[in-house]
Amino acid sequence: MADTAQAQELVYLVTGGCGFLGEHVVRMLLQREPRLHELRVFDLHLGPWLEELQTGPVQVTAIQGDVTQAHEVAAAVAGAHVVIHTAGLVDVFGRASSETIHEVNVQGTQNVIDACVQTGTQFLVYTSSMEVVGPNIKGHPFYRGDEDTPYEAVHKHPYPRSKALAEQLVLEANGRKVRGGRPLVTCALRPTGIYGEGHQIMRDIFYQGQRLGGRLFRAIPASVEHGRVYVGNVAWMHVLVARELQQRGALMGGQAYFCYDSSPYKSYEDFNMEILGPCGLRLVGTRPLLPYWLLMFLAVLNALLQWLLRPLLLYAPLLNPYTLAMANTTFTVSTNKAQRHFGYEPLFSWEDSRTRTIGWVRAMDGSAP
Ligand SMILES: NC(=O)C1=CN([C@@H]2O[C@H](COP(=O)(O)OP(=O)(O)OC[C@H]3O[C@@H](n4cnc5c(N)ncnc54)[C@H](O)[C@@H]3O)[C@@H](O)[C@H]2O)C=CC1
Ligand SMILES: C[C@@H](CO)CCC[C@@H](C)[C@H]1CC[C@H]2[C@@H]3[C@H](O)CC4=CC(=O)CC[C@]4(C)[C@H]3CC[C@]12C
Repeated sequence: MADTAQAQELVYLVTGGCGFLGEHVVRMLLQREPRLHELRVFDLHLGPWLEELQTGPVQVTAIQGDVTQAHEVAAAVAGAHVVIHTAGLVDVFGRASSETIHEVNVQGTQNVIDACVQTGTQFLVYTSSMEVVGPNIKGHPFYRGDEDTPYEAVHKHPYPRSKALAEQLVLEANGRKVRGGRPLVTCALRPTGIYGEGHQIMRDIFYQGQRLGGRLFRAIPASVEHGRVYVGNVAWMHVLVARELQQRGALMGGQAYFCYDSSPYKSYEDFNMEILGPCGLRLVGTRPLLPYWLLMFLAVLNALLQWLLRPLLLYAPLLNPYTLAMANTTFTVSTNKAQRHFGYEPLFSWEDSRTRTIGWVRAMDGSAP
């Protein structure tokens, strides 16, 4: 818990604070932000685990609310010094309509910005995504790139399009005068694929492997590198950015930073096996078992089935044309911008990150739905 010797005066708001990343940000703030007086956790669905946080020195205020409702956002933001906006609709599987994704990710973010301006909150950290850059639908590799690497970003899918628009809104809002006359200071963090305790897709793939008798079948060439970053390090980066933005606004305001750590560069499937291998799963094949054209055919079939079945049920498998293209395109980051601008070093080594995630997966063993 926070070091109570320092003055506890700050009020933070975390939107989406009960999500996969949001929960880690909330817990990290309580451990590593000694100046915290009140932590507001805003989410559409509040988690029962919030109850156990009420006993510490920091006042934890749970707020059930919707970022698409401007008045609910303004009420939550009023009086906060810092807003960390992680709430979002993460959907690349066709579960939600493109209108809903836009409403939550873009209009929701605009509501957060407006609330900061109206109520006088000066610091805003936005959880963006690597997807605001790529991979693009043309399959161009982004190999160990940084924030300045030129890349043709083409956003056809509603999720990356919404994240790119929202990031632009946040960065362009930097410098706007908030109530009281001070300038708004904003920045955006762009995680690559996050993994760690609570990661829903890792959970789904683990259960899928168990159902298949402890096997997964290789679908992606091992040579395609996919950027991954541990959730604890992404949370730590949010805490550090929020703190340093208050001191180094001139340098950091209006900037975007990739989230990175020492997780190895591997294909999506080979990376998952670093975790799932020690949990009893095996990846069959050194090359994809099916040719790409056949996988794409299956992916298109899935998309068609989704459309046909929509009036009856929600069919949203992992494989669709977009996820196949994502998994098949190299996208890895190599940068030290966060280290240069605000002294970021990963809090968790790759070994720690892996061990923690393996421990979480092993604890799920035997509880498959
Ligand atoms: N999971 C990943 O690999 C990556 C995620 N991100 C971003 O990180 C953020 C968090 O993502 P995750 O934790 O993975 O997703 P998540 O789905 O676990 O968490 C999102 C949270 O936002 C809340 N939320 C959704 N709609 C809301 C609304 N209308 N009003 C209030 N709260 C709402 C959800 O209830 C949930 O608790 C998102 O902005 C996402 O775009 C970025 C890069 C990678
Ligand atoms: C074809 C399958 C055979 O095993 C593998 C399908 C894997 C996909 C479900 C994932 C591959 C890449 C992932 C995305 C990527 O990590 C970047 C992301 C960033 C975000 O902001 C949100 C999550 C995601 C879109 C992530 C989603 C899952 C994949 C598409």
